[in-house]
Amino acid sequence: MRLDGVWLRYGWRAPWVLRDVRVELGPGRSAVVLGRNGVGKSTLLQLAAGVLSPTRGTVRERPPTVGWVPERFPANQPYTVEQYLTGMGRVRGVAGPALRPVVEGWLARLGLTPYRDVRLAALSKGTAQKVGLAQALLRPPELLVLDEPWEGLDAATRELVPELIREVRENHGAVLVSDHRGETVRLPDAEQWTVVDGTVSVVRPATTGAGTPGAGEMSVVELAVPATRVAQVVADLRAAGHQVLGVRPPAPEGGVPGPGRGPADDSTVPPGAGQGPADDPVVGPAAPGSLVGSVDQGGGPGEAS
Ligand SMILES: Nc1ncnc2c1ncn2[C@@H]1O[C@H](COP(=O)(O)OP(=O)(O)OP(=O)(O)O)[C@@H](O)[C@H]1O
Repeated sequence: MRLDGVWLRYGWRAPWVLRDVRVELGPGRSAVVLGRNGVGKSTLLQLAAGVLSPTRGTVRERPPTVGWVPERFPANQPYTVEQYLTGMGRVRGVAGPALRPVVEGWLARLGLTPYRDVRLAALSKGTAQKVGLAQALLRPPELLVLDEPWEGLDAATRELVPELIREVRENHGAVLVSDHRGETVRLPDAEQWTVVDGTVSVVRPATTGAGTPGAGEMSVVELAVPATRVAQVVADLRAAGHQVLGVRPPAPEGGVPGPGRGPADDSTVPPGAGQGPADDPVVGPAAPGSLVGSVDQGGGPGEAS
């Protein structure tokens, strides 16, 4: 799938959201779309999925089977979960006797079996998101596009998302995913597509990411930031290509991290230190927090994150 000189704006006199975007994603590959709120991540994903058409330029080689999971599942439909998935399975060409086991399989895997007879409109946001995931996977997608797939999901299903992505890739599908929660730290081998001012820059995993083969030595840097700015600082660091490993709650006395976490005036700690939160990053606590990020060892003082 390739976006070839794609421009998009939402109206004749509206500002351009995306300008001359040129990106491609081949079979078996994955990319994470990063950037500030409102910069155009969802727009890019919708173009890739075929939900939106470019104002100028072309989307080429989009495969026939696309799984699209929007940020908010449109639950205002008069079907039960089972009726909806069965209908979507038919739409996607899962025919005859194969359809029932496929639907049953996804109901079970995503913990939806108890909700099979519940109408979509009565589901919680998280359960509706799971139905959104299931419908996209009824037929193995050649391109899976996930807009903030972790939003509203329970912990068990959040853990499942990287596994589902890996399965699609192993099946030679491509995966495009946006994320502002920091969950994509679980996808270390994905490309990073960063949207800034309407353009998209691509960083391949061979040149970024802690622990990525060939990435060069990484350092871990700790920062203390005001609670109200945590989410924005995390987004800014990611947009700049840094990897945020986690966010910790404040030290008991408040303010900067306490002893054992590195003195505040010497924020560089050995590689690997402070990586505990990487397994379960929590972004945006309600109180002051400290960030743990990583930078390439070669970065100058101004690049520390
Ligand atoms: N249907 C629409 N009609 C008009 N403007 C839109 C529409 N959808 C998005 N926009 C505008 O396009 C810009 C990009 O929006 P988009 O949703 O793609 O950003 P985003 O990076 O996904 O944001 P977020 O992180 O908040 O989800 C924003 O200024 C938004 O207001």
